Amino acid sequence: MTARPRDLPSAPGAGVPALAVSGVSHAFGVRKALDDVSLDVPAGSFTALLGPNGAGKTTLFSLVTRLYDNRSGAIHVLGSDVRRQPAAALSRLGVVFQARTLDLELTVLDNLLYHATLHGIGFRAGRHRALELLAQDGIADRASDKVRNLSGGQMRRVEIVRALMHRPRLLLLDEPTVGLDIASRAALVAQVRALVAQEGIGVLWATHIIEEIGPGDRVVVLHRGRVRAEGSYEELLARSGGEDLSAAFLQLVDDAGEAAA
Ligand SMILES: Nc1ncnc2c1ncn2[C@@H]1O[C@H](COP(=O)(O)OP(=O)(O)OP(=O)(O)O)[C@@H](O)[C@H]1O
Repeated sequence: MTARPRDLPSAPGAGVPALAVSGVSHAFGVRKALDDVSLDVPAGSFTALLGPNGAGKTTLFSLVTRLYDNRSGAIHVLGSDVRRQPAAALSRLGVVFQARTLDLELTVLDNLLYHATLHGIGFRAGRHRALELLAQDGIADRASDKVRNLSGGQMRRVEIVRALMHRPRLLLLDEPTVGLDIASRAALVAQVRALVAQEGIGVLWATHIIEEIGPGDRVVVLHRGRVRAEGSYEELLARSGGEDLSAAFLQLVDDAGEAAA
């Protein structure tokens, strides 16, 4: 059973979703990558964005992070419109991209401090925050090591720590476990679930690996640029009448079945 966030003091804007996407479409030339996509990531939820290759997951992340401009629909981060209030929206957002983006020649700590500086966090406060997060994650002993000398799983954990340096309330992770072995994958999922439970942060976890999703999670199924289903893990199972999420997922992305229907 997935842990739920413990009671947190209600903050201004409590009840506002960490992420709200409404009616968003995006095309690359004639190819439609996203078609009228709407979804929510409630604060304090682990929401899996489940979709096969080419579903549109990375395109959606690129729109939320403003790499691409959303010309249709609206995207709000903690109530701030990413188009009209980009500074407010992006300052509350942490991102772990699919491609690795740490500087391999810098130490773990220097990578974190560099990111802190970009967010206007002073050296002392940045160092304190970095060491605190590394300790929470059990990798404080690697702070002075060059990133080049870490394993793939440790690099990913450092990237998550980096994404948390400025205390975001929404964390986006784009297929973060790609290339990791089973144990590292499980450790990474556990690290992020702990954040949801302890800090009430909203998480959008893009993946095509069904085993990463568990009871208590929210699931959004994306396929060929469209949301095929959204709800709790349990609701998706009940809807499909299946015993496991794999069967439910295969039904939802079955184009042949859809065409026949
Ligand atoms: N820059 C681009 N130019 C043209 N087409 C693109 C571009 N980026 C993505 N696409 C297309 O948009 C669709 C969605 O791609 P996207 O990368 O968002 O999917 P994804 O769900 O992240 O896939 P994956 O799991 O393989 O990373 C695909 O058909 C892809 O080929």
